[in-house]
Amino acid sequence: MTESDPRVTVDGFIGQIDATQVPRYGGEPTFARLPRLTDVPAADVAILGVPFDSGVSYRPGARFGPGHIRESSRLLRPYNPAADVSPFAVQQVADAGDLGVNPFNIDEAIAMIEHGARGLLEPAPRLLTLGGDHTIALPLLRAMRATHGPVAVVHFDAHLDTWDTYFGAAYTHGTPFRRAFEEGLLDPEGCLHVGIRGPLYGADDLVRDADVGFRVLPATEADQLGTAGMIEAIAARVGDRPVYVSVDIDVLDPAFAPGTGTPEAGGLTSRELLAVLRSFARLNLVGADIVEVAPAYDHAQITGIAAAHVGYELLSALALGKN
Ligand SMILES: N=C(N)NCCCC(=O)O
Ligand SMILES: [Zn+2]
Ligand SMILES: [Zn+2]
Repeated sequence: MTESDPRVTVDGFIGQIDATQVPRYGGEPTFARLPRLTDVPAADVAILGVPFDSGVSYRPGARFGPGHIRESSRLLRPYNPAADVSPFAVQQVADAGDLGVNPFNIDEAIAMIEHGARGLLEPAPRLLTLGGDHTIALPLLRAMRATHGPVAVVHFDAHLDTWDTYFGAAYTHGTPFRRAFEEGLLDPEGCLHVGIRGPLYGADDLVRDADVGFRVLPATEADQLGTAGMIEAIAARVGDRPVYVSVDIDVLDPAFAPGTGTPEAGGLTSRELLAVLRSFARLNLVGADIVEVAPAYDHAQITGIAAAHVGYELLSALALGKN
């Protein structure tokens, strides 16, 4: 399999290697077998891997997330019937590969991620980042702030991730959104968490979380609200603000995403999450990440496939939003 393999190319947008002509289980594992960023003249959206997991509080392994999500994305096809869009045929999407960041020095890693993301936003104005643990959302939000000003964050997670410190450490996967608030990266009128559940350290956690501007749509309300209710609540909160979407894969129930570092029972189904993301075509999306995929605890690519489809829906929403 070579660079000259036939690709699905529409209106000059260079898409996936054509799976009807080249077996999809071989060849380079870029996301969805899309071209590399270096192989296209320009891109609208870059997919960036950040293999970093030095900020975790429990099971390690999300540093292998980018490779696992890419490997699990080989089966994605060009047309998304649920959204009625071909996400690679109306915008140029390309894989920018992985950032090599310091696993031994979190401060340095964060600086490298911000630098890498900012550098990419010039050739590719929209970024879909594959983590990595949730620490990486902070430098990604710094990069967003530099381009768009403070952004509304729609944060899908079992966890608040607005805690202050762990073991005295300020930069961890449980603290990115508190740091982001303190740094003025967020539009606090437009932020919300979706899928929060499980035990907290104390009732105060929720008070302190509200203080940094987040509304909470807990997993325990998902059944009552239904998918349509969740979609409406999110749209009402973010309005027409620039929106950054951060998807911690542990927002899904461990039945749908076992391969993650801090699993909590009682989460969303993949079908619910994908439906909610599909509705984001009508939001002003400026970037997104998918974090906390830890393949060592995955089975049969269950979590990797869920993450790949999350990426596909986000790319579809970006494609539709472009018009
Ligand atoms: N961001 C994720 N996945 N988890 C945060 C968990 C924080 C804790 O150990 O309490
Ligand atoms: Zn989480
Ligand atoms: Zn998280």
